[in-house]
Amino acid sequence: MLSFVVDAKDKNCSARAGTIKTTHGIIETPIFMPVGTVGSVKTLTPDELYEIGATIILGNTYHLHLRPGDDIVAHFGGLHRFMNWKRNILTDSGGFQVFSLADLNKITEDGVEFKSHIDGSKHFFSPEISMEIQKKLGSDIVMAFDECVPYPSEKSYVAKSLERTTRWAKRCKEYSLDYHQSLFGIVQGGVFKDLRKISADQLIDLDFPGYAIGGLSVGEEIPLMYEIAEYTAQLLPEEKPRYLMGVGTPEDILNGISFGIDMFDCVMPTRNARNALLFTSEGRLSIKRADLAKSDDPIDKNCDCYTCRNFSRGYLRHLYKAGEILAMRLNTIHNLHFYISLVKSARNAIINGNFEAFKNDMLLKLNQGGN
Ligand SMILES: CC1(C)O[C@H]2[C@@H](O1)[C@@]1(COC(C)(C)O1)O[C@@H]2CNc1nc2cc3nc(N)[nH]c(=O)c3cc2[nH]1
Ligand SMILES: [Zn+2]
Repeated sequence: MLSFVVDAKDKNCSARAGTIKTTHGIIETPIFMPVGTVGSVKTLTPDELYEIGATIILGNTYHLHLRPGDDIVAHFGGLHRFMNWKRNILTDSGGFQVFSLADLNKITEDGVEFKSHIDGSKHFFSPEISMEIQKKLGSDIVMAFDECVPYPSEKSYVAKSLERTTRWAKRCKEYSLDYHQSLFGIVQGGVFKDLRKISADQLIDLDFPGYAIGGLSVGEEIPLMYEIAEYTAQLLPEEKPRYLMGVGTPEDILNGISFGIDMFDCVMPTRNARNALLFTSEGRLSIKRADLAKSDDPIDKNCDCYTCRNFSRGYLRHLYKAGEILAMRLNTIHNLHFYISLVKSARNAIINGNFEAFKNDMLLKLNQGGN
C-alpha cells in the first residue's frame, strides 16, 4: 500500500512538496515519471535511470499485454524482475491506448473490444481484465480502467462516458489487487467544469489512495488544459497524490505544480531527444544546427548530467547526423536529467518558500532563444 505526506506548502499558490512511500522506495514530489511503455525507457539502462535520479517510471497495460504478453512478464516474476528495475513502476490501465492507438471495435458496459495495432488480433479489455493484467505486471501504482474521451466531444457523450468510467472504477476497486499495489481513480469530464466536479465527487466517494486527472493533453488548447487541470486539482483531496496524465512541456509542469499537482509523465523528453530537440536552462536547442559543428560547449553549461560533463555540442551534432545510436542515448540522458532536475528544484523552492520566484525565473529562461 502507498502512503503520502505533504512536507511543505507554498503560501501564494497551491504548490506543495510531498513524499510518497511504497514497497519499492520513496518518491519525493513533485515528480516527473519517465515513460517506459513496453518495459524500457527507450535507449537507457536501469543504472543510467538511477544515475539520473528517476524514482518511478511508467509501464503500459495495453502494450505489454500485446507484446510480450502479461503471462510472459508474470513468468519472470513481474515487470520489476523482467526489466531489472528496483524502484517504483506506475502502469497505465490501457484505457487511453485502446481509444487512441487500437482499432476500436465496440464499447459496452462490460468493456471494450479492439484489434491490436501490431497484428490486428482481436482483444477485449474490461475493468477486471485490466486489473488482472496490472496485478500480473506487479506495478506499484495501478490506474483504473477508464474511457479517455477525445477532444472535442459532445457534452452529452462526455456526461454519459464519465458515469460509465465511475462504474468501471468501482469494478476496479472491487477487484482484489496484489497486497503491495495501490489503485488510483482517474477523473474525466472533458473540458466541462460541471462534469469534472461530478466525476471527481463520484471517485472521491469511492475513496482511492490517489487520483489522476485524465482526459487532458489530448490536443486541446494549452490555456484550456491549464484551466481544467487547475480547477480539477482543487476538487481533489489535499492529503492524496494528484497525477496529471500525459503532461507535458517544462512550462506545463511548472504551471501544473502551481495548481497543486504532484505527479507528471510525458513522452516529450525521451521522444524529443531522439529527434535532436534538447531542453536547456536557456531555452530549447536543436542539436542538428549547422552552426554547432565546431562548438566545444556542453548542451547546457548549467547542467551536470553525464552528457554535459563529457561531450561537446559539436560531437553530439556529429553523432546525430551520422545516425549513431549513441546520439539518442546521450540526448535522452540529458533531457530526462533536465526534467527530473526541474521538478527536484521546484520541490526545493517550495520547501524554501520561494516557488513563485523560481517558477517565474524558469519560465523566462525556458523561453529564451539564447543558445
Ligand atoms: C499516445 C502518446 C505517445 O501519448 C502521449 C502523446 O502520444 C500524446 C498524443 O498527442 C499529444 C497530446 C501531443 O500527446 O498524448 C499522450 C499524452 N497525453 C495523455 N496521455 C494520457 C494517458 C491517459 N491514460 C488514461 N488511462 N486515461 C486518460 O484519460 C489519459 C489521458 C492522457 N493524455
Ligand atoms: Zn545535460
